[in-house]
Amino acid sequence: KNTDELDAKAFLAQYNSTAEVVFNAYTEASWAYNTDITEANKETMMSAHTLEYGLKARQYDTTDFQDASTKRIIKKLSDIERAALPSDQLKEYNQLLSTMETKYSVAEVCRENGTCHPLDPDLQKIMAESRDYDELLFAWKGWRDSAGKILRQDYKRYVELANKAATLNGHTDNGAFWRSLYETPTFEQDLEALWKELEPLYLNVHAYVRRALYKKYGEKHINLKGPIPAHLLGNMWAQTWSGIMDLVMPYPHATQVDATPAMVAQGWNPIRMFQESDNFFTSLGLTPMPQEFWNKSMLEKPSDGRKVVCHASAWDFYNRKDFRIKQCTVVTMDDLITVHHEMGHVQYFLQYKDQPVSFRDGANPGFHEAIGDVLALSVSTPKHLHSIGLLDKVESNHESDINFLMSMALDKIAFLPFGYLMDQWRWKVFDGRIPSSEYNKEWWNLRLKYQGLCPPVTRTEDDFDPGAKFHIPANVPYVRYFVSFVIQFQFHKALCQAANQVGPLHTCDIYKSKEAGKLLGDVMKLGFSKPWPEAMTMITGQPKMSAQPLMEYFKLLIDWLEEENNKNNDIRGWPEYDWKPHMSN
Ligand SMILES: O=C(CCC(O)(O)[C@H](Cc1ccccc1)NC(=O)c1ccccc1)N[C@@H](Cc1c[nH]c2ccccc12)C(=O)O
Ligand SMILES: [Zn+2]
Repeated sequence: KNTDELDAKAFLAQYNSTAEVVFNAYTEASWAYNTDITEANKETMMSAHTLEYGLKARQYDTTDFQDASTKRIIKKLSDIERAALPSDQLKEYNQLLSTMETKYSVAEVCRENGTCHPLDPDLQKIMAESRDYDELLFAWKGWRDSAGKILRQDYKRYVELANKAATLNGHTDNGAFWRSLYETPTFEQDLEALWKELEPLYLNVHAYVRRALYKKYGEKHINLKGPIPAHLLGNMWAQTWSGIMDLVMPYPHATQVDATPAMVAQGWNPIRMFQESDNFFTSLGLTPMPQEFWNKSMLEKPSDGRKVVCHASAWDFYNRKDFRIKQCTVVTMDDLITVHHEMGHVQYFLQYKDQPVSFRDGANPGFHEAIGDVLALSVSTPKHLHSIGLLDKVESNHESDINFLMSMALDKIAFLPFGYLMDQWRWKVFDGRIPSSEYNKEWWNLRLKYQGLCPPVTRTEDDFDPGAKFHIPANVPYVRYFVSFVIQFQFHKALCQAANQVGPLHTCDIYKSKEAGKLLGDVMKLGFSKPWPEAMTMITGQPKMSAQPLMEYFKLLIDWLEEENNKNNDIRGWPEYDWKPHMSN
């Protein structure tokens, strides 16, 4: 083993300069593929570079090295991920990934009259806006037949190859590799503890929403002591529920919280939405989007018939000046939030662009997901929406507070069990606790256990419902969003204090606070150069994930829901767990 630290530093300097060139070429090829899905699959020359430098990195014994960064980069390079596979299996693996992503991205649902609907924007619009039980079922079942079912065999083989790559890098399975990115030995216990703290909040929201759906769809479709049919929550995966706010709103006569009508009435378009977000970031003293971003991004679904991967994503081209977003943006409040989410990723790219390539990443994957959402917490306040002309009047009384907090809870609290169960399922698939013969049964067991949902029609192992959610065929881990939905409230609380905002946390708007911007910017500049508890301490003064700020944010609503559900004699949970909804057809 080579213990010469100077030699290691020279090696890393060579890696860094070659990496920028190779990563840029790879990312250009990926972008070309994602913005024009042709049969050709992506270049894989990246793996040759990873293999060459990864094997060299493994030759160093960094035990006595003085420079922490050198040690950290050598350690990260030594995990060569898929490049560890024999070349024929690497080719098969990359082919599987692009096949699964293509199948998902081009899938559509056709009616008897021949009209076919893609997920974006058609099916998403139906799931959010339709109040017709059978129309919702058409979209829900149709999507799983068209996008999920067909992926099962590809997925089974992908699991085998992903696990082989993980074991070749010293992990027990691919789930263990994914968890290792958090560098936290107690990671799974920490997540379970957070979930146990937050579960009572979810049970109260679930009970209240079930009552509202009972009023709308009646006892034929809703059992007040049972799980909720999964197609009635206003979203294709029932992961966020703000789509049914109109059915749930506690005080219909108090202020509205949805900015969509105003956005449409005022002729907002996607560019305007991104400019608004850019304006918020620069108001904090953070970096404006470079001209290249505006020139090269894809901010709308192309109208020239090109097939694209519509699921939103942010792109770093590793040349310190080319950063893009690809999003099939529609003019809704929901997408204005997603715009901020994606812009958060690009702001992170901009802040860490002068780090070595190996450190151009989030402190942990949850950090990268949280940045944009933190700003969106300020943007979503009625006060801020009013200040940008998207809400005509703002009242600050108990009823409007409860309405606002309910709209936030339908996204942020409703999401928690979904954010948690997605990788519970995948970790068990990777470690063999879920064999392919039970993929769908175990998926619905977890959907029942954590979300209190049931399928509206019978499911079998001919189906592959997990495949109908982008991140599964796209090989994108998901627990990062659960982490993000917890830590974004910690960050929000810390930034509100830095901005000298007084009053309750849910009314805080950090707009124009240079102090808040500096605090967030300094953490983003670190990238992956320091273990994430150090970054967490920089922002919040302590190193741990904590549910306390989220619970502080929702305090008013939690108390109100507790009282309201008791008044209605509603039980929390779904003891009649094997109830099945009435099936007309
Ligand atoms: O998937 C996303 C947004 C897409 C993304 O920005 O997270 C994107 C996912 C992706 C990763 C890898 C390849 C392709 C897509 N992540 C990034 O673009 C990204 C870029 C750089 C670093 C890290 C992530 N959100 C999740 C979780 C979510 C639901 N509703 C939300 C509202 C606000 C924020 C997140 C969500 C979802 O839609 O289920
Ligand atoms: Zn993201």
